[in-house]
Amino acid sequence: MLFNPHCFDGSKTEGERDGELRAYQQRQEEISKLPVEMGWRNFPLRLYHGFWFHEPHLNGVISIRRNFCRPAPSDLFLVTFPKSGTTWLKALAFAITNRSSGHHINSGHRSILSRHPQDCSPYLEAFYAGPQVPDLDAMPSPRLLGTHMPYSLLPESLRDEGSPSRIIYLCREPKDTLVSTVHFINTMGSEQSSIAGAISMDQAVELFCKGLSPYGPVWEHQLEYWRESQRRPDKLLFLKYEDVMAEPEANVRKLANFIGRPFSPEEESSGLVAEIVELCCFEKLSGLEVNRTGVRGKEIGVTINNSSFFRKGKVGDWREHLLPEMAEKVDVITRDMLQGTGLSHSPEPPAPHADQGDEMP
Ligand SMILES: Nc1ncnc2c1ncn2[C@@H]1O[C@H](COP(=O)(O)OS(=O)(=O)O)[C@@H](OP(=O)(O)O)[C@H]1O
Repeated sequence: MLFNPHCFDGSKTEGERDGELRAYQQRQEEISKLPVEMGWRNFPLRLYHGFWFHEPHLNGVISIRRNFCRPAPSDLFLVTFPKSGTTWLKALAFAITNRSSGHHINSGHRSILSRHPQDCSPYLEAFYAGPQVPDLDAMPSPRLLGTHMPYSLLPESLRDEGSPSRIIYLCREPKDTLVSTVHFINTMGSEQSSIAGAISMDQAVELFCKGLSPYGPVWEHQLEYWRESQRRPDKLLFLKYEDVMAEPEANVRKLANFIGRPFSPEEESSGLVAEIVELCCFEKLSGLEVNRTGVRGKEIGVTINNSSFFRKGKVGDWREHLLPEMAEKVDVITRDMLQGTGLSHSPEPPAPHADQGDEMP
């Protein structure tokens, strides 16, 4: 793993490693007995405590629940439903936490220019997907830990009232998430002969609406974090992709305050907030060599181009891909599921941000 090879530095005894291997095999067996559905492109999805998972991710989820026990006060969990802006959130959180106390963009920030945002914070499920349990104590503080796990499946030590760690959840409008997932999954390579060619938008809408997508159903996922953010706003910050896009500076300040690293008057007057927004914006990140080349995904048995994490980065792109009846189908469920919860997704994309110009459909 790029960001911290020491997490797997082999300091365990042979006995400990054997024990981890046995536990891994038991998890595999457990997973093989769970309800299964052929999901997107025939990647099998397993039902675990009300949510659907790809098998390697699920092994990671179960391992995290059993093996992650020591959240630290400085830990920041960066949580999303897949294809909701994880890459962006990782870049922003990294840039905010790695600034030194000077007023300008410094080398801490600049390292985002030479590493993929996905390497700024481990994707925990992939990190825990194999037999070897990583040693997260080897990571420098503050640890930025990325996950797509539903709130109810997070380790108890993290959900506990007394947990010292903080969680940031980035939520995205379901139709944009759906469209983003279709494109992403269709670019994935797999050596499994059973994996089918591209999934059509039609099939994807059917599956998504039944909750049958990785980590789905999306509505329950969002609601679990929404409710917890209402209950414990000091511990869980709930952001929306569309709001960050519309008001990036205000949301970067919100993030910095929540993280406990508010911008000083000097940093404010030097324009640092705008610099961080600029550094992490879609146009900047998607153009970097490190994000345009290379692949990842080996630990979960697939090939994913680093560039696949950057497609359009727009609000309302679903309009280009969903027929009105497909959009309506998702909207009806969204309205039903969110009714009376206080959480909503605006039916129309918010007014474009000045520098998005007329690109919004
Ligand atoms: N910097 C920045 N700003 C705004 N939007 C961005 C940014 N980086 C990535 N993206 C868009 O986020 C979508 C990918 O989602 P994730 O990063 O959550 O993917 S993953 O779940 O981690 O695989 C995917 O959305 P779509 O373009 O709609 O497919 C990316 O383009």
